[in-house]
Amino acid sequence: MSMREIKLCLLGDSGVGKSSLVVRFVNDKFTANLESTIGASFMSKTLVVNDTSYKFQIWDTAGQEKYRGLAPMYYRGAAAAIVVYDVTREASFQTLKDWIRELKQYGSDNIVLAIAGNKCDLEDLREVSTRTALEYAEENNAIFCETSAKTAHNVSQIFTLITQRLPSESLLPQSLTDSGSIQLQHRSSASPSGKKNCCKH
Ligand SMILES: Nc1nc2c(ncn2[C@@H]2O[C@H](COP(=O)(O)OP(=O)(O)OP(=O)(O)O)[C@@H](O)[C@H]2O)c(=O)[nH]1
Repeated sequence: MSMREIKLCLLGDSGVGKSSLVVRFVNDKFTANLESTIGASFMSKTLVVNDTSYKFQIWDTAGQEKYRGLAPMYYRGAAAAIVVYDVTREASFQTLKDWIRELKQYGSDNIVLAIAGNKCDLEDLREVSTRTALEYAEENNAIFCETSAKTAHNVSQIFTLITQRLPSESLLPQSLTDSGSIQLQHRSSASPSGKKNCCKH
């Protein structure tokens, strides 16, 4: 079995459930009332997909505005980013758009972008429609899943979809792929069929 190490970071507004998604993925647990993250936190988890072992090095960033300037340290050199919004909070979807714009401008050239519309268990409180978010994800060539850290809906699926989109360069040792500097090139906006990049909602 081959082994790949994947640096991944999570970004998004405070309270959207980034830490809860990581804890669900890594420990398969949910805690109502997690403390807000300070700075960032790190966890690692290995996922086996099609006879390849993917070791995710997960950087969970703090969503509060005061930590915003730290984010480049975590997304720089990342092979993938999951940008999270809360389906019950429209403002968090606007913040997500800011993060996607920033990642496209300053993230690695071939970074895999994934969008998670979290808290989809709270259907009665929904403010962001699936259709709006799916269209936005397709325009931006991003994977899209509605997730629930509470029920585990689509949580491991989003990581599996990411493994399927990784370019072959991510298989090289980090020292060869991470230039250590912020890259400014624009990414191709060519968008393959969005369907296979989406979780079932
Ligand atoms: N109902 C529901 N609540 C959730 C879900 N995910 C997270 N929460 C709750 O939302 C709150 C915020 O979750 P966190 O995981 O701390 O959010 P965060 O994005 O890491 O926040 P920061 O660390 O401040 O950036 C907590 O009270 C969680 O229990 C979910 O899928 N469903």
